[in-house]
Amino acid sequence: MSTLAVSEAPQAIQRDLSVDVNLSFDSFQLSCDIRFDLNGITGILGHSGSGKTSLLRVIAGLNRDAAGTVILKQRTLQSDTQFIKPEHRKIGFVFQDARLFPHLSVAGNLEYARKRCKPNSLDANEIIQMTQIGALLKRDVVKLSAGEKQRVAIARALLAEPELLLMDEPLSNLDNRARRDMVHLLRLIHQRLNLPILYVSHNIIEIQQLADEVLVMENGRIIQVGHVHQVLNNLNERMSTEFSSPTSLTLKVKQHLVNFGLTQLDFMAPSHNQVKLFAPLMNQPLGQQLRCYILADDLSISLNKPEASSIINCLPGRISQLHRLSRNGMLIKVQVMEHTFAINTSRYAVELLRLSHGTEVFIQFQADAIRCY
Ligand SMILES: Nc1ncnc2c1ncn2[C@@H]1O[C@H](COP(=O)(O)OP(=O)(O)OP(=O)(O)O)[C@@H](O)[C@H]1O
Repeated sequence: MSTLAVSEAPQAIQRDLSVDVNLSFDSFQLSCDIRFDLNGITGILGHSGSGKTSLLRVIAGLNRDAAGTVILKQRTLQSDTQFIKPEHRKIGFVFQDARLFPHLSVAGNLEYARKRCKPNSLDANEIIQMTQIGALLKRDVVKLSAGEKQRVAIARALLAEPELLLMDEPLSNLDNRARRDMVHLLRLIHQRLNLPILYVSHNIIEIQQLADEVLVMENGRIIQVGHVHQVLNNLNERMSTEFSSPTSLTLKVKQHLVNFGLTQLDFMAPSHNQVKLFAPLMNQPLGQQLRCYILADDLSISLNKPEASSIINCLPGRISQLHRLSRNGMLIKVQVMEHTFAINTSRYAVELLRLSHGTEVFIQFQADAIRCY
């Protein structure tokens, strides 16, 4: 007999963040209704003008005109009858430009955040050390580099001890190296502080490297939500064109072939141990899981198994989708077990090899096509 009495019917599941809002501008309507758990870093991807910033601003309480409900960890921040001001929402916001107080030093900017959060439970020195701004404390913020300003902005946001951190294109003013460093920093922040982050970016690789879950926005609506691999590997045609979608994978370090300068990686599922993938030698411990990506231009397709090829990685699969990207360019999706690989090729090659939905193929790529930060 079931132990669940009728009166014990399951309650509506409470999620960490519920957003059911509408916001209208002259020629734009934001309309989002979403509930999800804030377990990690949630990426928000979408074309320019799709409403990403507007969504963050509504969650932060920066758009008083927005109608609807926002609930964070069972605290109602906004409803038909109440509106909690941004400064009382326990939500941090890091913008594309650092927006530091120009008349205050770095230490003064941090102190400002500290004063607004009493009592403090975070150790300020730990935040300063983690964001590597100890040497900057006395500096004038207007004379800092873009990367330094962003690290101070992040430290300032953390010192206010938010329950949720919103980041809107925080790395877009940085060069590639500073961007990579910041991706490592954001991972560290997330691991050490267990702080949920909503992260907006145009840069699909940043999202791929950081986010666990991804929301995709189009025309003011959320059109896709899911695990990063699932969402990025299944972006719709329009998104694939704009973001030249990479294949997104989690791979595990199997062994280092030091003499050959290679590291062997495995797909995560144990049943796939027979598939060997090789990447350039990396300084990672055995068993480490890596968030990897492969650019669609770095893969090629063959109908027969290339027996004598210098291209080291070869996987059998089946074509699941073909999209015309441009006059002469095609994007092909190949299913390899449960993984979807995206390959850019030419319309000429598709016709020459008579590729179509269901064709069995081999995909090939060099070791250095497997990338991670
Ligand atoms: N205060 C405003 N008044 C009028 N229209 C606005 C306002 N703020 C945003 N919009 C419009 O709302 C739409 C969505 O803007 P939003 O900044 O949210 O998009 P986005 O996806 O963040 O874009 P981007 O990636 O370019 O930053 C745009 O068409 C924008 O012009």
